[in-house]
Amino acid sequence: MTTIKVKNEQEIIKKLSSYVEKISNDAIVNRGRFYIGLSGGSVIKYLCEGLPQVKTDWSKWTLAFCDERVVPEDSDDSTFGCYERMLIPKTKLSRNQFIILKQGVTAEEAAKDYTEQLKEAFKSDNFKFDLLLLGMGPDGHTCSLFPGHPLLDEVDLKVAAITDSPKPPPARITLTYPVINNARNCIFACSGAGKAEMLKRILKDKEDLPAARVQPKEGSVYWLVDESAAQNL
Ligand SMILES: O=C1O[C@H](COP(=O)(O)O)[C@@H](O)[C@H](O)[C@H]1O
Repeated sequence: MTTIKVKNEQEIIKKLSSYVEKISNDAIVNRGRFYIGLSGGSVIKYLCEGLPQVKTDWSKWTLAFCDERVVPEDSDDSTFGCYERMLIPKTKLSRNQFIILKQGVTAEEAAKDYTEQLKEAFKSDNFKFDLLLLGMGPDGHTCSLFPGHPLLDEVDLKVAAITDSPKPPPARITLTYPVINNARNCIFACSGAGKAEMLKRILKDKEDLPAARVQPKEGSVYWLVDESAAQNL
């Protein structure tokens, strides 16, 4: 686990983009394709501002979601909807490179369908992402894995439904730890004082919270934090 401290949110955006550039280009050179998992929340802004500057072969990217909300794509709560409006027009990415939640079905059906879409994208049921870009909520959640929730112990499903998310909206799908901890790289990006207390509990006090369970078996975890978020470390 590596912690990288930078000055402010703008520096987070720059650093995050340089990691994405390096990891994407390595994946493309070594394996011909780059598989990335995107998160919602604050990470959306970092990526929509930073990724358009990345030098990469966009045609080799496959983009999935670490979690997604079960809402219509034109809802402000749809993570894909945000990237569709704010990232796609600024890059050479196209909609068909994103693995998108099936619309008009229950969370359970959407999670099953998402699993099938991932199988097709990876041409295998070993979902090995080159990079997962993760956020950490002020309660320590990551993806849609919340403190004390039974999904923290899910070992069979690779993509699970949740219908009682404590953070609205309640219905979501999420990658589970067997997939998260199979990734080659995971990067958390956290900025602002609102994340300071939880960062201390996770990185200094080593409390067993959902974001702390991101420990890829053979991969790397980076915590990219700004000075305000790191004030208690
Ligand atoms: O609801 C969600 O929250 C987390 C954390 O969001 P943040 O705004 O506190 O960074 C996010 O990573 C996840 O994708 C999202 O669905």
